[in-house]
Amino acid sequence: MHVPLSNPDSDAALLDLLTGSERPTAKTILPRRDAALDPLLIAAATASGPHVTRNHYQHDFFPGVMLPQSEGSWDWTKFTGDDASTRTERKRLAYVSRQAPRRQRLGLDDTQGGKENASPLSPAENLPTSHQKKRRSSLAQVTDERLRNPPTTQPESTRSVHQSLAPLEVKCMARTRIPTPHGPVFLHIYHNNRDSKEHMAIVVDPAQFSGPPAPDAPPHIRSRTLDAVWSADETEMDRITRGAYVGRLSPTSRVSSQAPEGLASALTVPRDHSHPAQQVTGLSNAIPSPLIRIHSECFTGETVGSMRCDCGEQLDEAIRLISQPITIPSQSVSSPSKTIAGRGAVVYLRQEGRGIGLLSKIRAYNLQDLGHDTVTANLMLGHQADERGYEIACAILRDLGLGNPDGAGESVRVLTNNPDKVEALEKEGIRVVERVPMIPRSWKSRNPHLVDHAASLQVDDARVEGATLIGGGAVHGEDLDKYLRTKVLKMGHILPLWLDNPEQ
Ligand SMILES: Nc1nc2c(ncn2[C@@H]2O[C@H](COP(=O)(O)OP(=O)(O)OP(=O)(O)O)[C@@H](O)[C@H]2O)c(=O)[nH]1
Repeated sequence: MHVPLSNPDSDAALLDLLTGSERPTAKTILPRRDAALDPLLIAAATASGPHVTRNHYQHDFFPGVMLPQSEGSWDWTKFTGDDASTRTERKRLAYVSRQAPRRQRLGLDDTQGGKENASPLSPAENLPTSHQKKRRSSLAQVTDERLRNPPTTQPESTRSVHQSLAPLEVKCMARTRIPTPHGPVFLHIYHNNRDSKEHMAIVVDPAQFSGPPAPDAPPHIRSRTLDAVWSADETEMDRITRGAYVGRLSPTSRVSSQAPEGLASALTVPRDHSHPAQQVTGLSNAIPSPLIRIHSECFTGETVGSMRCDCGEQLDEAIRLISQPITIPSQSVSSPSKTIAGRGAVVYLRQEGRGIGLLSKIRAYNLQDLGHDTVTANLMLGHQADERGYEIACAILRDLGLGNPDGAGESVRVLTNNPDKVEALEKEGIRVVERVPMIPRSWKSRNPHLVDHAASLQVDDARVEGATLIGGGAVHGEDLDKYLRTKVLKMGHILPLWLDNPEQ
C-alpha cells in the first residue's frame, strides 16, 4: 500500500499555524487563538526546561496562559458563565501540581534515610526541615489520661528522625556588632542541617575590639566556621562583609580574620596552661568560665513586651549579667587585682513557645485565660509541655569554643533555672561548672532576701534609663506571677517561690 510521506495541504496549514503568517480562517483546522495546546506556549515551555519550582514539579501548562490578555492564551472569557458545563470545564483546566508540597516530600525522604538532608550547608538557603510535624489531635481528643500523665521527654517523632540523620552541623553565616544598653555584642547568625531556622548567638566579648588577646587573657569567643576560609576565591571584602574580621570595623579599619597569617588561630587559642606567661601570672586560672544562656524565642515577651511571661526580661538580664566586668582577685602580693570585660554568650534558639510555635502559643494563651496553666494548655492542644531540643545550641557553643568536651574549649557557667537545660548540655558533652540562677526582677524587688542567691555575681542592679524591653525595669502582674509559679510548681524549675508574705 502506498503511504504518502506528507500531505502538502496539511503541511501548509501546520506552517501557518506555527508561524502565524496568516490570520486563522474557517479553513484552519485548529484556529490559533483557540488551540487546546498552543504551539507557542509549548515551544516556550520546552525552552524553559522542566516544570520545576521550589515546591512542585509537573505543573499543568495552563497556569501560564490564565491571563486572558496574554498572547496565545486560552480564551477564559468563555468560562465566565455559571452553568454546570462551565464549572466542569473550569475544573478540567485547573492549575494542577502532581507533587506534594516540599515539606511533605521531606517527611517521606526522612523515612527513606533522610536523603535531602545529606546536602551541605548552603549560604543561600537553609537546609530543609528534618521531620514532618506530627498531626495534632484536636482539643476534644485530649484525654484525661494525657493530662494526668504528660509525656516529659522529647517528641518521639523528633527523636527517631534525628537518630537516622547525618551528624549535626552548624555554620555561622554572618556576624555583626550590635550596640546595646549593656554594651556592644556580636550577633551571629547560624544555619544548620537539622531545621530551616536561623538560630543565633549573641556573643559578649568586647575585649575583641582591642586586637588579639594577651597571653594571660582569656581567648576571644569566636566562631570557627565563620573564621574558616569558605572558598579559594573568597575576597577580603567577602570575609569582612560576613563578619570574619578582627578588632573594630570602621571605614579606616578593616582587617579580615585571615590576615596576617595565623591570626585566626591565635584569636581562638584556648587557655594553654603550659604557656610561659600564663604560668608566671597564673591569671588565666583565676578567670571564671564564661557565662552563657540558652534562650528560646518568645515574640510576645521580647517584641510586644507581654507581661504574661518573663522572657523579654530574661533575655535582657542575661545580656546584662554577661556584660558585667569581672574582677580577678590578686594572685600574689606583687600582682594587684585586675578587672577584665565581661564575656560569654546567649544562644538564641528559634523555638517559639517552648517549641510549639507562635500560633499554638497564642491559642494556649486563650486556654490559659479560661483558667488553665501553661502546661495544661499545651497538653490540651495536643502538644507536650515542652518540645524543645538543645542539640543545635550545643553545636553552636562548640563552634564558639565554649564547653568543648575534648578539652579544646572552655567550660561554661549556665544562666538558667531550668534543670532540663543543664542536663541537655551535659548530655551533649558541654562542661558546665556552675548553674547561675535567674531570679525574676519582680520577685527580687518584692522579696529582697532572694537577691542573696545572685550575690555571688557581684552585679550592680541599676536599670538603664530610657530603654524599654532591653534595659528596662522590673515588671509584674497577675499573669506573670501565675506563669512563674507554674514553672516552679509544675516544671521543676529551681527557683525559690515568691510569696506574698515572705514569712509564710
Ligand atoms: N507554650 C508556651 N510557651 C511559653 C509560654 N510563655 C512563654 N513561653 C515560651 O517559653 C520559652 C521560654 O523559655 P526560656 O526563656 O528559654 O526559659 P525556660 O525554659 O523557662 O528556663 P530558664 O532558662 O530558667 O528561663 C519561650 O520559647 C517562650 O516563647 C506559654 O504560656 N506557653
